[in-house]
Amino acid sequence: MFALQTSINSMMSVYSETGDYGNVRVSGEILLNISYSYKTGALNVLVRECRCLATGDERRQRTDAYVKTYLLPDKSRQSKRKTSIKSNTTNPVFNENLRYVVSHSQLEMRTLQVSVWHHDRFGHNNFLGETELTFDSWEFETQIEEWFALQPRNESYVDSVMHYKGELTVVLKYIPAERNVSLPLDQVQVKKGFLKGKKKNITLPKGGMVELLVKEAKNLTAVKGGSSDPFVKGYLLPDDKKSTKHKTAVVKRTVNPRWNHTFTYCGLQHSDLDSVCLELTVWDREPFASNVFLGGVRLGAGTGSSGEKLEEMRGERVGKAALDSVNLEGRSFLTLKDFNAEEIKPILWVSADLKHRIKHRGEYVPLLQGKSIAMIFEKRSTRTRMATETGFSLLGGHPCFLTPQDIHLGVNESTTDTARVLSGLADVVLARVYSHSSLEHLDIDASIPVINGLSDLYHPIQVLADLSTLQEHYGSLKGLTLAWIGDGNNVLHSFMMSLAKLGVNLKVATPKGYEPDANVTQEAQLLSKQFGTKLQFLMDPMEAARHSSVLVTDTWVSMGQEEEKKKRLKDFHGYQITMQTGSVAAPDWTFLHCLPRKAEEVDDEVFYSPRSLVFTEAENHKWTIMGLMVCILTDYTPQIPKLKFKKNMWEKDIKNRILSSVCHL
Ligand SMILES: NC(=O)OP(=O)(O)O
Repeated sequence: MFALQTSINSMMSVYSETGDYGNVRVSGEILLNISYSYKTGALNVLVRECRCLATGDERRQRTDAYVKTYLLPDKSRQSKRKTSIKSNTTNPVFNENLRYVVSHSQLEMRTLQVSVWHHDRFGHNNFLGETELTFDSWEFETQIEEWFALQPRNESYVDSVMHYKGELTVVLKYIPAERNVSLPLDQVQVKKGFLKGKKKNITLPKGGMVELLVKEAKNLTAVKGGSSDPFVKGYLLPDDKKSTKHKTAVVKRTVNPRWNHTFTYCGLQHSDLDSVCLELTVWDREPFASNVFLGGVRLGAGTGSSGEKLEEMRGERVGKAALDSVNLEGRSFLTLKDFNAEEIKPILWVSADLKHRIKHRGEYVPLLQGKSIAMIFEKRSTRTRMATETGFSLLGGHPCFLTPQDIHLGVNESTTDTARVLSGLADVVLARVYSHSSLEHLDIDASIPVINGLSDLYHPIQVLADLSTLQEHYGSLKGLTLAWIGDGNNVLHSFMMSLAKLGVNLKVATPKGYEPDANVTQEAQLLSKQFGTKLQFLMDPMEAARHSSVLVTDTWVSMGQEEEKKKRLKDFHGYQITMQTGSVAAPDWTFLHCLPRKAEEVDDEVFYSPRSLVFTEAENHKWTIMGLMVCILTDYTPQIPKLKFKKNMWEKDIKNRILSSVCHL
C-alpha cells in the first residue's frame, strides 16, 4: 500500500489556459483608443485597426484576424472580450469597443492583455501577437490613441499568473488485490443504481483498487460575485467509454471548498499503475450554462490520452465551440449591415435554444436577472413592445417602457443627457424612433448597447424574427428565394443588408417611385456579388413571385405617412398578394408579413391560409429579441446542440397542413 498527499501547485499542470499558439512569426501593430469614464466606471478599449500582421495561415495564404482582451489577472470568461473576425486581411479595421466596468482603484492593479489571433474555422486559432498595458501610472481622465507594437507571448507572465489556478488536496491509496477481496460489499463503491436488486449476483472486482480521497481546494478562481460553486470530476485514463467517471458534490459559494469525498477505481494490478493516470478537474457548476473549467491535474505516470475528455474538460461542448469565435457582448444593434453571417447565426441559434428550453421544455432561464432595459417608443407598437417586455421579464430582467410623454427626451433634456442618464440606470436601450439618426446619436452618447426597435431606415429585429421563422420552416435558409412585393421600406432594407450573407436570393417588386433607398441598394448589390446570390429589382409582382419560396409584403402606408394614404393606395394598385400571385411561386411557397396588416396588401385567402407564417413570425419576434438580448448582455452558450431542422420533416408537415386546409374547404 502507498499513500500520497499532494497539491496541484506542486505538479506540472497539463491544462494550460494558454492553448495552442501555433508557430506564426509575430509582426505588426495595433491601434487602440483607451479611455476611462469615472461616471460609468467603464474602461473603453476601442480597437481601431491593426497593420502589417503576420500571415495566419501560410498554406492558404490568408489572415482572418480578431482581437481578444483580458483584464488580468482575471482569465475567466467574464474577463474575455473579443472583436468580430475580419476576413482575409493583414490590415484589419475593427472600430469595435471592448468595455469593462471596473472601479479605477481596481483598475490600477490590473493589466490589460490585448492579443491578436488568426481564426481558423477548421483547426486551432493561431496567435499573431500581443501587447499588455498596465494602469498603475495611468492618467485616468486622459484618452489615448496609440499604435502598440505586437510582441511574442509573454511566457513569464503566463507561467506566474495564468497557470496558477489554486490548490487541490487529495489522498491517494492503492489497495492490492489480496486486501481488496476481503472488503465487505458495502465498501466497494460502484455507480448508483448498480446494486439495486442485484446484490446476490454481484461479482467482486478482480485485482487491486485505487482509492482517492478528494479533500479540499484552496484559492480557486471566483467566477461569479466573488465566489464559485465548485465540484471535482475524476477519470482514470485511458478510458474510452467514460465508465470511470466520478464526481463530488457541489459546494456552494466558495473558492475554498471542502469535499472529503472518496473515488474508488477497481480491477487494477500493481503493474497497471505505470500506465494509467488519474485526471482530476475542478469545475464551477452553472445551472443555466456550460460549467466553467477552473483547473485540472493529472496524477500518475500514464499519459491516458483521451481526446474526447480533454475537449469536455475545456468546456468546448458543441455549442461553446461553435460560438467561441463570436462575441456580441456589449454590441449595439442598429442595423444588420454591421453584422456578418457568423454573428447573425448565433443570435438565431440562441433564440431557437431559448424557445426550445422555455416554451417546449418549460424551463425557467433567468439569464437577465438583475438587468434592466429602457424601451423608448416614439411610435406605437404591439409586437415589439410586447415581445420585449414579456421576453425580458421571462429571462428575469426588468423592462421599463418610456414614451416621449413619459420622459424628458427631446423636450426638457437633450438626447446626449438622456443617453448618459439611461446608461447609468439600465443595461441596454431599445428605441423605436422616427429618424435613424436619432438612434445613431443615442448610440454615440450611451455607454450601454442600443437596439433599433424600428427607424425610418431599418427594422432589423423584425428581420431576425423573419429569418428565424424561415429557418424553422425550411430547415435551412441557404438557397431560398424571397420575393418582396410592395413598398421599398425599412423592413426591406434590413432584408437587403442580411439575406445575401445567409445565401438567400432576393427579388424586389415595387411601384415606380417606391424603390428602396439608393445607398442601401448599392450596398445590397455589393453583398449579392460578394456572396454569389441573386438580387433583382422589378416592377411586376408576378415576375417577383415566379419560382420564389417566400412572398413578403408590408404595410403600404407606414406610420407617419397617413397623409399620403390616398395616393399610395392608387400607386400600389395591382400589388396585392393573392393565391394567383402564389400560383407562379415555388410549390412550397409561404407568406410573411410583419404586421399590422391591411387587406389591400394581402387578401384573407392567403393571409389566413396554411401558407401564411405570420402568427409564428409575430411570436418569433419575442424569441429573437430574447436571443439578441442574451447575446449582447451575457456570454450564454446554448444548452442544446445546434438545432437541426430536416427539410423532409418540414415538407411532410406543410403537406399535412395544406391537406387539412383543403378538408376544411
Ligand atoms: N412588426 C412590428 O414591428 O410590429 P409593431 O409595430 O406592433 O411593433
